[in-house]
Amino acid sequence: MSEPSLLEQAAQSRTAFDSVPIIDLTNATSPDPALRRQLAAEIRDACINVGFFYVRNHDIPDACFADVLAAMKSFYGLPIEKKMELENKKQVNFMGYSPLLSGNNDPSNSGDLQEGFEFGYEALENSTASELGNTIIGGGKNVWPTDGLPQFRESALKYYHAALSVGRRMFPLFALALGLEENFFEDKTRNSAALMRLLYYPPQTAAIDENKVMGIGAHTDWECFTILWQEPKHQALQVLNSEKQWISAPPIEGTLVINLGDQFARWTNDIFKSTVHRAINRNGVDRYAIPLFFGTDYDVRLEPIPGCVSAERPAKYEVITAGDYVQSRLQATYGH
Ligand SMILES: O=C(O)CCC(=O)C(=O)O
Ligand SMILES: [Fe+2]
Repeated sequence: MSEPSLLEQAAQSRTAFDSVPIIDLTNATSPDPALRRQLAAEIRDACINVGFFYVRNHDIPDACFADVLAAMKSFYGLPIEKKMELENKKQVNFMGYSPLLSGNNDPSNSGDLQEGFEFGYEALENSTASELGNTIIGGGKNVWPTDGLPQFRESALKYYHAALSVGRRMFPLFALALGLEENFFEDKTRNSAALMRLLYYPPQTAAIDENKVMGIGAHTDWECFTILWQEPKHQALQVLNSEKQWISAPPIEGTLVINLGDQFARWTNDIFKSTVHRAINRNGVDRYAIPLFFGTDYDVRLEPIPGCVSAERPAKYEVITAGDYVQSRLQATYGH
């Protein structure tokens, strides 16, 4: 029997999931195309039904996570005046530090209870920050803390490059999952439109109205997909299923979370799900998390992929470029 088409599979999707699937990436670069296709079929299932999955055997060593976590703890422990020297609003490209409550992902909330530090592609070996691979607003460079935190830039960039390599392994698998040539995204992702945010969530106490302030309010991500590292042990991330139930996505040892964003929803006419999620840190202790957002190059038009549109499923989105889309979301969320 031949495989069901994307549209057939989408028509039978099971979006009332009660957990997030775990996928083993061992065969991502297998020389055997049948094994790569098998893995892509698992990914396709997760993308159609959930929009979120964990990956294990991603090949990032534990020490890499430990180093970036230590760097985050020392940065967020600095006095607020020190951190504000790197405030993102002072940079042309909005890289750098964002203080508590400066962003608001859910317009019905009053702000996100998180601090962030954002940066984009930069070669590790450069002693001074190079031009970023792909920024929407004004180009420019990363900013880094200097005095007192000599390891920060190196630890952050080492993890960035490790996660970037996981992301580059994912694009051919997503292409296969969509029934496309494995290299479909190659000429659309030349400029590493990948932004990383180092996130710190203070413990949230009962006094804060749960419906008005979240660590990060309910939202979808804007790019193709996100690779998320969560600090072990602290449950905070929740994913919304089609029954409007919040499903916990706790950190699972040895895994990263991958979730799809709006660019993939647009490419696929919502066959791949850009699923709503939020995080709230009620653990009584600090929590750290690191998303890396992977988009296409900003001049790429988000046109529905063949096989995702039919008479019963007409195109839902107007075609715009990835850059225009991300820009409009940035403006709405952070006022940039
Ligand atoms: O902190 C988390 O677990 C989620 C972060 C997130 O969803 C985001 O930054 O887009
Ligand atoms: Fe997110």
